Amino acid sequence: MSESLTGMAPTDRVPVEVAVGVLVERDAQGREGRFLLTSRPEGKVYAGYWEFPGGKLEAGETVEQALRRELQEELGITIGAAHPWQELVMDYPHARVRLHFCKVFDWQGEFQMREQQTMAWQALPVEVRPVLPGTIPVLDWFAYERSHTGPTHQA
Ligand SMILES: Nc1nc2c([nH]c(=O)n2[C@@H]2O[C@H](COP(=O)(O)OP(=O)(O)OP(=O)(O)O)[C@@H](O)[C@H]2O)c(=O)[nH]1
Repeated sequence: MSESLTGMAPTDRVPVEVAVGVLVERDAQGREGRFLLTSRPEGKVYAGYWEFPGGKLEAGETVEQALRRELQEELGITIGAAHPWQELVMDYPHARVRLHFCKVFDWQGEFQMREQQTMAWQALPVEVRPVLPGTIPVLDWFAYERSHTGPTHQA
């Protein structure tokens, strides 16, 4: 919506807080490997785009609580500790969101696609496409951590 209709510049919008889980496999030496992406379900904005699983905080929830609930609801897994990693504010036409990315190394339970989404364990460069705009910076952070050069995903 344009500024004249809302009376607010895009950057004045109060961000919606979103907890995002970056599930990462680790080997016996603790080295990080593949990470989990899920596709956004039909009926949501950006349906079919690949992202890290998560969702909006409900009233009174911490990021970790919201993440635990969302991953239970969406994927049927129970996560262990959520390690705060990065934060990012994204301005979309539909919303301004503050994404709280947490790494998760431990979880229990079988993965169930409870929202008819699809999941894929990925490495760099990511093979699934398209990826959500808010996912691209995360791939850059992984590239930095892993000394990966070249593209991180397909345009
Ligand atoms: N889950 C998730 N959301 C992201 C990522 N990157 C990103 O920009 N977003 C944005 O953050 C917001 C999360 O909302 P959502 O629709 O997934 O959350 P939700 O499950 O609580 O939605 P609901 O309102 O349908 O219940 C969306 O605007 C989405 O576009 C990401 O990597 N993971």
